[in-house]
Amino acid sequence: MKDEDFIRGAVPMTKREVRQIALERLDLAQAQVMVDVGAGTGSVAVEAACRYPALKVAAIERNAEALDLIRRNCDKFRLGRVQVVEGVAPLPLPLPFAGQADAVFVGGSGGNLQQIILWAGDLLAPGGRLVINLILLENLNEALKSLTLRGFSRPDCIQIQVSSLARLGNGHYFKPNNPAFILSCQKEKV
Ligand SMILES: C[S@@+](CC[C@H](N)C(=O)[O-])C[C@H]1O[C@@H](n2cnc3c(N)ncnc32)[C@H](O)[C@@H]1O
Repeated sequence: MKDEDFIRGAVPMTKREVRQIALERLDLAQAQVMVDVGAGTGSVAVEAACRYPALKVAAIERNAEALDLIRRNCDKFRLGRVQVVEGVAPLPLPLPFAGQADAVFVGGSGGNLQQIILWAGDLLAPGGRLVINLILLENLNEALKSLTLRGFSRPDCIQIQVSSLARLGNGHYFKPNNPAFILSCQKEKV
């Protein structure tokens, strides 16, 4: 989906190319349950639910404007399967999200990254995927340490920086987006 497909406000959104890679890493083709933490505009939750009609999604968000955007984007795409959860993660989730999630995406953590990673380990079923989108080096470092602590196997990380053609005066240039880290790993199968 294009970024312009989503209703947007002042809330930062995971951009199209990063979203595509994150969704590929979440490996949702056979998934039934996904949790989007720090869902922002809801772009990741909404695109996942649009691609996979059987997928149940919980979209957790703490910010009032973002919650409104998520709800409006869900209405736009007629997605009753996305459950919008208001609050600060980590927080208790009902079944089937607790302990049975196939995939957890973290797009925002607000200083709770370590706690969110430990909690994601409880949400995920064995073999479930955890994908974390990060901007700060310090957060990448903290995430790697927490993944080891929680026993996630073989974390993989890429750094992506996308620039897109844009007008500048009478010409064109490549307007850069922020570089992002996409960290992904799997909970051990038992
Ligand atoms: C970069 S934005 C997420 C972008 C989102 N993936 C999208 O495509 O729109 C980060 C979001 O995480 C939310 N957030 C940060 N920490 C949070 C927490 N601990 N619990 C819930 N939401 C959180 C922020 O309010 C913000 O809307």
